[in-house]
Amino acid sequence: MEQPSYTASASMPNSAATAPRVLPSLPILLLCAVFVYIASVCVYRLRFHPLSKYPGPRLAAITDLAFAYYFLRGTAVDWIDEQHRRYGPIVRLGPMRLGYTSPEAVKDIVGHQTGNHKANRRNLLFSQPNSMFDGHNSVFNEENDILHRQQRKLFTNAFSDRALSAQESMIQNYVDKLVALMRKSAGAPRDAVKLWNFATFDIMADLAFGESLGNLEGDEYHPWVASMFAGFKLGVMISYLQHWPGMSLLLDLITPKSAKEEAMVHVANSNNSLTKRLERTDVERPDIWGLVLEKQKKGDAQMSRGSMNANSNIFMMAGTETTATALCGLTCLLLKNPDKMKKLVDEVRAVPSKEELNGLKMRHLKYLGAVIEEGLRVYPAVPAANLRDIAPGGNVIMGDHLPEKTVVGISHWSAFHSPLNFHNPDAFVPERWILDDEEYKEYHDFDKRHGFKPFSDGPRNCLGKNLAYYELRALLAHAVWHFDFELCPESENWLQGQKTWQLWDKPELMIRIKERSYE
Ligand code: HEM
Repeated sequence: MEQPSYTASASMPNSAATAPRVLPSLPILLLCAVFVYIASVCVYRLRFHPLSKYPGPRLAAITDLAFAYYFLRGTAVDWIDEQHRRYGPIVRLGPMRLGYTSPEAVKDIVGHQTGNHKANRRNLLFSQPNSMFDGHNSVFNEENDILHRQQRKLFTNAFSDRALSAQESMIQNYVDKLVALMRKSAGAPRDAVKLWNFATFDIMADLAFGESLGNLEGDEYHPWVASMFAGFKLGVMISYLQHWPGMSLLLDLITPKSAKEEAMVHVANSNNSLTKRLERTDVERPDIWGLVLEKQKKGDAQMSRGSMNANSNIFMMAGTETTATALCGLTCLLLKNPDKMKKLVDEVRAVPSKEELNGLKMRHLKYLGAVIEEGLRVYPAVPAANLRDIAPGGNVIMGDHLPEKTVVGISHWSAFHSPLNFHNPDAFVPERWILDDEEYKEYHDFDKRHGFKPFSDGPRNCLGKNLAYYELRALLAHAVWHFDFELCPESENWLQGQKTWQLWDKPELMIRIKERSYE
């Protein structure tokens, strides 16, 4: 039998002989090109990238989507902690991002410029866009080092210990209002998150604008505060997502109108309160804006009204919720550790009268100070990292030269809970901060206290650190001087499983307040 011929020329018509069908179509070619591109980016990031020598999850080395996924779910702090436990004190958390927990990294990452070590820039991944303030920056999101320094200089007096002493009676007024509200609430379960927030928001509004928000007196959130809480989580997510290519437009389309309005309520409220404050000439107390205006008059750098608005806005966020969060953590930790609570109560109640429990006295209460440090360690009010972009030209971090624009940071939660940094890191042991307590020598010898910076460090550290410590001491000491507290059963596990969107997303913390017993 004759065999069929398979040669094109012998058996196929001419058109088939050219066989155009075997050539891939354009979409397939494009797909292949995309695949080759992605594959080479992956290989480059995993093998040849300057950060490829650092350990970490492979997916994170390839794409920032890994972090984005956990961030949007509110579990980024846990995810980062897991990576540090698995890979050690330096972990690659993104193609251009490294996370650290070593105390030695603090100065290199957030410290001042020294010799040939440059100061790194604040990373603005989670900052509000300055378009909300017509392009003006606050001290928080001012990237330019010189302009940032000028703004900080204008605020130094306002946040100094001297200015705080002059505010003591104003702050005491709110401490008394808190005590009155606690007394009124005695017996019934109360949400401590609200109580502490009422106090810190009232104090900050008075410090910044010379007016109370009336949270403590009204026993409810002022609508301004309520709108801040309503918009915070979404605001942080939007701030982060807007850095992704093409996302700004999409976010603008999908963000509910009500959320945009909430954000603008906060902006409008702080602008209006500032206008009212600036129009007043009768303010005798040296409040924040009074001291800034005074400095401006002396010829120190000037601050635009737009930047004043942006700063007022940031004070009402950074200077309120953080301190209240620290107080919530302290409340829960003390109630779960009755032996530590007893030591605190004994120390504070040894002060014979509430009048004597003043700023100076509280500074010298050793156990109170130790409790606050330990609370900030076990439940840091800012649990995430304060990110920095490596300075132009690159910079050396822990002996290694990193390329510019590498994003670096120290996750407070991971650094403060690392067994490499603290002995028995998850336990609440205020005595670790009392160095003459011989019983805890093991802690004193082991703990790497120099790396503990809950307010960060360097030129962009927390501007309100003194104020925060003052408020923490005054509110906590007066509360325990007056009352006994009990944790309600539903809040037994309050510290567990909390989500974070840069700050903690705190559930209610239910406590019972009782007049103190005078045994
Ligand atoms: C327990 C309470 C507080 C904690 C734990 C805390 C912590 C922090 C941290 C970690 C930073 C970031 C620093 C960095 O990026 O390196 C910061 C910045 C800042 N905080 Fe606080 N803070 C607290 C209370 C306050 C208060 C009461 C104010 C008062 C207004 C305040 C105002 C600010 C400002 C303005 C910045 C930006 C400073 C700058 O960029 O120059 N904070 N804070």
